[in-house]
Formats: sequence, C-alpha cells, structure tokens
Amino acid sequence: MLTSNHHCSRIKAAVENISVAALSAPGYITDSWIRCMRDYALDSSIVYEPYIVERVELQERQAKLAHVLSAAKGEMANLFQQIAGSGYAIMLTDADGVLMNFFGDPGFTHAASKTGMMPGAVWSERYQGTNGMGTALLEKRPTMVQQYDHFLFRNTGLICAAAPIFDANGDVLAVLDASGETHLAPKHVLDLVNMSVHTIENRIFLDTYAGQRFIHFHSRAEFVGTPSAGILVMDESDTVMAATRNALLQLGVAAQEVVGHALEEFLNVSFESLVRDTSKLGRPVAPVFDSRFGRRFFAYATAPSQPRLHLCGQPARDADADSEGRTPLQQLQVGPDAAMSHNVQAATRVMNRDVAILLCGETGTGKELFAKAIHMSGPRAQQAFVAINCSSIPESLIESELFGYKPGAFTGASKEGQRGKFFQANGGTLFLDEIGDMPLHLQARLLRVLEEREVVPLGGETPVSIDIRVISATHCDLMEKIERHEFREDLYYRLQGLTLTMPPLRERGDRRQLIAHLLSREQAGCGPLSMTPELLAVLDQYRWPGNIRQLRNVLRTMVALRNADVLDVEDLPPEIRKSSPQPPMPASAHRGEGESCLNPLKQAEREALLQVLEQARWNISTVARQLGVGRNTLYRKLDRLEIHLPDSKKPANAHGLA
Ligand SMILES: Nc1ncnc2c1ncn2[C@@H]1O[C@H](COP(=O)(O)OP(=O)(O)OP(=O)(O)O)[C@@H](O)[C@H]1O
Repeated sequence: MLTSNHHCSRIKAAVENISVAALSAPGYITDSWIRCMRDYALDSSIVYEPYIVERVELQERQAKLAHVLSAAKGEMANLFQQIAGSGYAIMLTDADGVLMNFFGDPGFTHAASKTGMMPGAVWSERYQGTNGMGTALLEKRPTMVQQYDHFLFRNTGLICAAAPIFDANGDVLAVLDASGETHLAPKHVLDLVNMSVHTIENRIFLDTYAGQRFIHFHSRAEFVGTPSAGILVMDESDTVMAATRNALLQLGVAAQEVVGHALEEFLNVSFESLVRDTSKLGRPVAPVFDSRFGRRFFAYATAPSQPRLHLCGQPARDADADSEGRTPLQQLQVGPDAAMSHNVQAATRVMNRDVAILLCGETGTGKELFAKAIHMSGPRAQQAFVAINCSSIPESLIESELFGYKPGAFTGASKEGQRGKFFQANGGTLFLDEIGDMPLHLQARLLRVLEEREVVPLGGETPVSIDIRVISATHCDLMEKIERHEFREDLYYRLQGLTLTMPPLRERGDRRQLIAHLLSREQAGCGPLSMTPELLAVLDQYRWPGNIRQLRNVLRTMVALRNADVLDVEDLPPEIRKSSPQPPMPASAHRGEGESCLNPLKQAEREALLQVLEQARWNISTVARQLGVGRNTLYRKLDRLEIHLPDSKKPANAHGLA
C-alpha cells in the first residue's frame, strides 16, 4: 500500500517524464495526471472538499437530462443488481461530470458521501482529478481508473469503471459509472457497464424517434433486437434520419455518411419490402445485404402501426399473437403457476373494458412487462404505451413530466413547451410505475385527471380531453401508506379497478420453466446452451430477492463469461454459489457444537429456531409468518445462525431443462 507521499512522488515522476515505463500506469492515466497538475493546478496530497452544485442548479440539470435519467433508471437498477453486494455504487453524471443519480450498497453509500459520491457533486477532472467519471468524459470511451491511478490520494481506495453515453450525433450526454472499494474483477465490471450503456443509448434513441420507422439489424440473426444490434430511423422516403452507434459500427461508416442519405446506399432493401418480408411472411427477421460490400445482415422493420412486444429483449414474431396464437399476455405464462394463471385470466377478462389495473409485487417480478403485455393484447395495441416511473423523476419534475407545460411556464422550461406523458399516451396506455412514490399534492391532481379525463398543462388554461387506460404498479403496501397519510385513499380506489399481485420468483411453480425460458433467450447468438441438473437445482432453490430481473442478469453474466456451453454451478456468481444449500447433513449435525463458533446466546437462539423449523417441517413461509418476519429476514437469520436447509428441502438432483 502506498502512503500519500509515495503516491504523490510517483505522480510527479510520471508527469516530469521520469522512468514512465517503470511506473506501469496506462498512457491515458498519465495524460490525465498531466492535466491535473498543469491545467487544473491540483495537488494530489490535499484533501479538497467535494464541490457540490446548489440544489436549484441540480434540479435544472436533472430537468435537462430527464429523458436520459428516465431511460437509464431501470438499467442502473439492473447493473446494481448484477454486482449487488460487492461494494459497488452505480452512478450517472451529466456531460459536465455533475452526479445526477446514485444507487449504492448501504455500507458503501455512507463512506461514499464523504468523498462526494452524492447527487450534485462534480466529478469532472478539474474538481476530483483523475477518476472514472471525469476521465471517461474526456477520453470519450469506456475507462477504468483503479486505486493508485487516481490523482487525489483521497480517491485511491476506489476502483471505477465508467463509460460515456452518446446521443445520435455522437455527443456525450452522460457517463455511467460503477465505483467501489472492492477487488471484484474490474474488467468484468467495465464490460457490464458498457453493455448497460448500449441498452440506455438504444432506449433513448427509440424514445427520441418514437412513432417513426425503424430498421433493426445485426450480422447475426439472433442478435437483432438485443442491445448490440444497430438501429436506423427512416423518413417516409427511406432517407436515413439517424443511426445508433452500433449501426455505424456495423456498417463501418461515420454518422455524416449515413444521415440524410438514401437507405439503399447501405442496405439493398426498402423499408416497405422489409416490412413485407418479415411481418407478412411471418418471419422474425429477413436477410438483407450491404449495398457496398455485399455483407449479409439480418433485419426487421417497425412502422408506427406495427408495435412489437420485446420479451427478454428479443423481437417478437408478431405484435398480437405467437405461432400458437397466444396473446402477449398469455405468452407470459411459461408453465404451471396458479398466481400467474389467475393474473393472466383476470387481466384478459377486463381487456376490452377500461378498468384501471393496479399491479403489486416485489421489484423485478415483471410488473412493467405484464402491463405492456396487457396493452399489446388489447384494443389499444396500435397506440402508444407510455411509462413513467414516479420514483426516478425528481419530485419537482413529475408534474411537468405528467401534465406537460406551455412555453415559458416556469424558469428553465423549454421555449417550445413540452407534451406531458398524459398527452403522449392519449389513445393508448399510461403506466404509472412506483405510484406509491407520487408526491401527495400531485395525487390530488392525478385523481382529478382520472375522474374528469381532462388535462390542463402547466401554464395553460384550457383543459384538453384525453382517452387513456391507466395501469399502475407498486412494490409497497399502499394500505400502509394510506394509514400513514402518505397516499390518498380516494386515489387508491380509483386506481385499483382490478388489483393483481405478481408472485415473487421464489414462490413461482413454473420457476424451472422460467429458468429454461430465460436461458434460451440469453443464448441468442451463441448456439445451444444447457445447464447441469446441479446448477438448475441451485437456481431453483435460490431466494432471488431481485426476482426475474436478478435471474435474467445472473444468466446473462454466466452466458457472457462461460467457459463451456454446458453451464455448471462453478459458473455462478460467488454470492449465489455461497448461498446454495450445503451438502446433505444428518439432522444431528444441525446442532453440532463442534462445528459452530457461535457464542452461547446465539447457540440458544439457534436451538430455539431449529425447534420452530422442525415443528413447521422446515416450511420457511410458515415459520416466517409465525415469527412475524419476512422470508428474506428469516433466510438471513438462518445464515447468521449457521442453520442449513435439510435434505428434504434440497432439490432433486436429476432434473434437466424442459
Ligand atoms: N415472464 C417473463 N419473461 C421474460 N422476462 C421477464 C418476465 N418477467 C419479467 N421479465 C424480465 O425481468 C426484468 C424485470 O421486469 P419488470 O421491469 O417488468 O419488473 P418490475 O416488477 O416492473 O420491476 P420494478 O418494480 O423494479 O420496476 C425485465 O428485464 C423483464 O424483461
């Protein structure tokens, strides 16, 4: 470990070009050190106070970046789930390095706030010296900054993996970063950050050009519809209006060589013929050829009147039904699960009536996907599905996001005004995610809109009629919020014409089918993959606090990092491998004193809990209910008290994937 003095002299030596080769710091790091000393006059030994912008400035910046924050929120949560527990925080800065959004492990969040890892803090090199976010902003590419690569000694405990998010013009919009005081393989983290950036860029691109004509393409058929595919947006005369970074990469051209040019200069297809080749012939993708070099791609086209449901990031064959004639909603039933089958049947019954639906359930159980599937299966399928996450948008912005505003309605409002989500969803479906986080004063306004079916934009006077179906979702107990006067009871009853609860993954009867289904989606592009019965058993038995989202992420990571095409327990991330049930033990071993280092008090607690478990035949739900704690709390307690699940709770060994 270097002392502050050693660290500072090492940087000084590099900047003065003494034995640079021996210093083993990458070139982009020494370049940054030079900037820190010469351009920003920073001193690596000084503990500078973090520079934090005023609250009003932060809100203005968040307002300007609202479309990026909204597109990135889900993916930041995904990324956090993927590396949860490993001491990393996920952050997003704007193009000036001002931290906009932060997801952190509770243990790390406290320490992080001291170094300035909090919304409003500026992480440009000028204020924080060499660091993941600031250096990636200047490098304009995915960047690792590890420990003593940092310029300021104060930051040398950190490992940062950061990648810029670009808009369709190639300008940096923001930087996504994973930083932590940890030794988790940093290269792996950088790959995951980069993958998330592509997903976010595609989402922003599709949102920006919503309602236009898109062509999605990739050189491998299985990758069309995934984040690595290229996307082009076309006007009515087949002139390319914009292209994603991956589209340019695949075509091997710069943006200015494509934008404003006819599609046929690049692909030997017209938009209409591609639509014909795919939808009409019932094919998910069609082969197309590069007009200049004859390379083969696979593509599909989406016109505004042809929305597609993307289950698991794959293009669906058809917006309405699969090859077996099942609606998108019915496709969500992958196996026998009583709760899902009830949900699908109940939602189907109210499909043609504008009954408000409230979806409850833990995070990652598929509430948004279910809402989309309802939309795609019903009479509004050809219209917009607009989602707003009430917890990811700063409170001050929810009102303008929902209701829109007239030009110049408030300080910082754009000159053109903005159409709110209610207007965007007109004729279609509005999905209000995390409705429990809607501020109280806006709940009254929302209720009025839902009752009167009219919206008055901020700064406007004339009400505009709207026709929307509302689906809302929450992971919290709204009744509890009502009791605490945090949620209006009248709004609650207005939102829940039908309430459906999405089952947690650990309680789903179709878990094994779901695992197989998700694996088949993740294997796109890499040929058939399978898993050993032992791995399937561990996945089946795991508690999945992050539900289907976590399962999908774990499978995705395993597929990306696999050593062979048969996945095994060894391929699991360590935290899941560690939590898998221990090999069979005789019942007496549960109480074996020799094996435990617990103190006498804990031993007594262990004995008492074992008794309750035995009485309940090791039914975890029953015991959790008896003790008045959640299942997760109980599992954590079992871990702490070194109680392992007995054989009868272990999965059978010889199940293959269906
Ligand atoms: N039946 C399913 N088949 C395939 N993927 C699914 C299924 N259900 C959910 N997923 C995937 O799991 C992830 C989480 O789903 P979704 O965002 O709909 O959950 P959520 O309950 O709305 O989460 P949150 O409460 O955190 O917003 C998504 O990537 C989604 O595609």
